[in-house]
Amino acid sequence: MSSSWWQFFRRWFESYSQLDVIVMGLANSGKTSFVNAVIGKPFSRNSIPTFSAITTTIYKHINNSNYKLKLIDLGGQKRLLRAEWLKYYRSADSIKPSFCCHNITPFNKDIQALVFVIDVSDKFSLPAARKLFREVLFDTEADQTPMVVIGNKIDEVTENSTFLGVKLSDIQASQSSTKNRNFLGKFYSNRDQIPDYLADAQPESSGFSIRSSRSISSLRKQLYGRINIFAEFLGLELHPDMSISVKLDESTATTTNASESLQPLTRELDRDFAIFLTSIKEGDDIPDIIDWILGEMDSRP
Ligand SMILES: Nc1nc2c(ncn2[C@@H]2O[C@H](COP(=O)(O)OP(=O)(O)OP(=O)(O)O)[C@@H](O)[C@H]2O)c(=O)[nH]1
Ligand SMILES: [Mg+2]
Repeated sequence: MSSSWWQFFRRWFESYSQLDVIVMGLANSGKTSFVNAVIGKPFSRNSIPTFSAITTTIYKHINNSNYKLKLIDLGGQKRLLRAEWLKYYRSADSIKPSFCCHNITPFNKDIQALVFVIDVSDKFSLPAARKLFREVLFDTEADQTPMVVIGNKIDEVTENSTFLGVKLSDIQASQSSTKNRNFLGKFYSNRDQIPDYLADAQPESSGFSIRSSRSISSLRKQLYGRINIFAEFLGLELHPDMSISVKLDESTATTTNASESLQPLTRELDRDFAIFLTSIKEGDDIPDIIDWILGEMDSRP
């Protein structure tokens, strides 16, 4: 290759900002489906469990900027995820865990974002998902690593079922929805101005179906209702000023007065954080999730 061609390619590659993102969560939560959706592969019901870390690189050109996004799908199988994920997160160099693997791709030690996927339709795995989520949250807190939590598979949550233990009929009241997926909130982030975002949201185009007589503020309430339930389940508190606090270990709850209910201790979450309740299968929110992650890169020095 002539040197001018080489220089051209070098410049082209160097114009890309690289962003390494770990995608994690329990087995069967939808991590590989998420990565596939990002690269435009069709959704598959019969996806094969991932037994090693798989890196997928995509190039995005958004707002006159070039991005090289590396998604590292850490298989959710127990032996990999629980024992090894921190090594991936912290490792300086390529790590080849003891149990395998020739197909692990070395990656940059600087993980710039975490995507944590939870299957909200599977009540049996939810306690373990919550536990792992909180371990990851605390383990990465000091680095202030931006984090996106995806509450996945809302298409499986039907109107007659409960959502994280709450009867949907109690939270959606008179909302009219034509499709199951329409009744769950989309997105909360302590970085973006969500109240404005929701106020501006066009219910029909953003996947929500409401009676035209219903006001945006009641839509907003419903959205927050569902996001709040999910946040509460995760041990988080969402505040109107967009800050988020994390409830510390419930066992440390204290009471000052016998008549007061138990108040868990809380601490403000000092990192960019977003929650999506969505269906990766439907795929509608995938561009928003990627935008949020890339927006994170833009806002960093
Ligand atoms: N209904 C529904 N099913 C989904 C959705 N996302 C993923 N699935 C299904 O959930 C199953 C597991 O999806 P995967 O993406 O393989 O899960 P994973 O987290 O990569 O699992 P491991 O590789 O074992 O850690 C597959 O059958 C998917 O088709 C969704 O939004 N809705
Ligand atoms: Mg997988």
